[in-house]
Amino acid sequence: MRALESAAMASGAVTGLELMERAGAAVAGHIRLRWPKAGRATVLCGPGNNGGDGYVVARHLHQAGWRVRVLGMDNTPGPDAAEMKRRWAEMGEIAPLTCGVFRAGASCDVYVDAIFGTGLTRAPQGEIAKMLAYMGGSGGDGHFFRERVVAVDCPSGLCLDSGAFLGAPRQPGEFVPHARMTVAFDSPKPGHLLERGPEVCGELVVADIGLRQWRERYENGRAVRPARTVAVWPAHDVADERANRSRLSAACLAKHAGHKFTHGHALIVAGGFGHGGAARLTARAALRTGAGLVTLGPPKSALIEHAGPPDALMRRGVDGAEGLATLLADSRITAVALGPGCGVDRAGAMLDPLLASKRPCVLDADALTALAARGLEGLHEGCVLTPHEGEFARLFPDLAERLAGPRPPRMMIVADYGRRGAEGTPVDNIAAQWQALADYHRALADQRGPLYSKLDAARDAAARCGAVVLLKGPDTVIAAPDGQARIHSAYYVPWLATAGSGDVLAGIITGLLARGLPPLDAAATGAFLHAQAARRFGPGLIADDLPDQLPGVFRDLGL
Ligand SMILES: NC(=O)C1=CN([C@@H]2O[C@H](COP(=O)(O)OP(=O)(O)OC[C@H]3O[C@@H](n4cnc5c(N)ncnc54)[C@H](O)[C@@H]3O)[C@@H](O)[C@H]2O)[C@@H](O)CC1
Ligand SMILES: [K+]
Repeated sequence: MRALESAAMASGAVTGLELMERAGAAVAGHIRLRWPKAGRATVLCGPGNNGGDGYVVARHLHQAGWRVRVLGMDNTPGPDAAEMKRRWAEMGEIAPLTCGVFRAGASCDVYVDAIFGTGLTRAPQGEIAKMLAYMGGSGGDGHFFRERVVAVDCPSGLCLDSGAFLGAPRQPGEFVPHARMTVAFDSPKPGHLLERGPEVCGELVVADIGLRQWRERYENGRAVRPARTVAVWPAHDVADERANRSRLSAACLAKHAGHKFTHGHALIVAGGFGHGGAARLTARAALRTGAGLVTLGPPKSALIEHAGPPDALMRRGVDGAEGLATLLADSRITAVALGPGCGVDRAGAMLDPLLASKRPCVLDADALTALAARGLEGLHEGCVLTPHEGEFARLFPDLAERLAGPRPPRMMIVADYGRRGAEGTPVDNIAAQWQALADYHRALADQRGPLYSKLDAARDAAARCGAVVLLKGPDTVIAAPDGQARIHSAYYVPWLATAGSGDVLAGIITGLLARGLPPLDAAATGAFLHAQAARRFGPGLIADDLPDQLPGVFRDLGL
């Protein structure tokens, strides 16, 4: 974002002050759309340009007939924010930005949070921390504020690189501000979509502040860009989503004329008796994704278990590593899924021949558990690993640890009996436990931004193992070894979190790999199709429903 703004300003086409005016005007405009009758607003302005936007919002609302109260920092902000502050000061007062002053004011229809935006570098402290906690409900008014807070760029304290709050545990629980609406500028940032972002931002509005042409140049690689870029996909902006869709259908999904082998042959390695369901879900999804042929490969002894529908599915017994090596000698098999319903031992035995064949493949479930025990050697750029959080922690324990941040100590204290020591609880132990708790709180308070994010973790994992890593969750991150990454937010499809849903995702990606999509595109497109299928079905979804939604999803995409 900074690179875009700098490029736009350097071109002479726009000044920083104009961008700030557009940003503040956009926020005021969205407030007036949702609260058409002029009311009462409190605007909280922080020390930087986010605060500068706040002064613009205050001015616009005032001009529209609102009664506006502004609380601001007693600092000298950068030149643009200073100018906006000066313009507001000609219209109204600026009260000190403290919790006491905030609480003493009359209740308002809207509270504009313009304290911190993308420039947050450390955990909020003192009065500002108190005020943010109060807006987050520490005074018992959480619901009141959730209905009325409009956040400029983000609820303050949210790290826009990670979606976590600086100074708070990574899991929900602390009092942090939740907005009814967040107005972001130009593009959603990773923190709007990762971790707690979707939960605390409320309705996310992405306002156009006239940077589009610089963004497009940046995306197309013609302008200066950092080595590692991220695409947020699907974009929130409708026009972008349309562009994404046409890119999807044109580049990826449209089937061209040809015979069945033109569209690839996917092999789904299945497990022994009693484990059939998962692999069949994977196989069905690969078929529905348009792979020309799909073969299910259980051990010969378990073939009978897979005799049911779909009849389009082929079955072939695959016994042990040798069986797989023999089968993969057929170059018409263009992609393999290993893991769903396979069993850890069988998956472990299959890893060597599969990786040696250099075939594009999806490694999921039991294959990931086996991989964690075996080590990452032999993975290559054609592999897509699809771990959930737990599997990721087994594969990359140090990255998962870093991502989790400071962890609260396990506390065993029941009472310290006036420090005499309960039976079996030496006083030393109690003191050590309190010390551990104090250290934990200090570690949180000392956090510096940007925090290590899910995006960082997925990229580091991909670079380390040399394969594409798709880290699952409501905020799925997909990263390639070269640092390219994509975020797919399915926060609004909670019913996707159901047993077997991951097996279907593995099948969709395998189907796309079989059809020849590059691994990063296959994984990202797979995550998109998977969520669209769930969205199309709606609540009550079970994993079995997902593959059969795919034809409708393709039709919706205009294929
Ligand atoms: N750069 C631009 O051209 C534009 C920026 N815009 C706004 O500017 C924002 C970014 O502005 P800034 O980079 O000034 O950053 P912010 O306004 O987010 O805040 C940064 C300021 O707060 C201080 N700070 C950071 N953490 C703190 C903490 N824990 N306690 C106390 N002070 C802390 C920093 O030292 C800095 O002075 C965006 O979020 C957006 O709202 C918009 O006006 C659009 C145009
Ligand atoms: K803010």
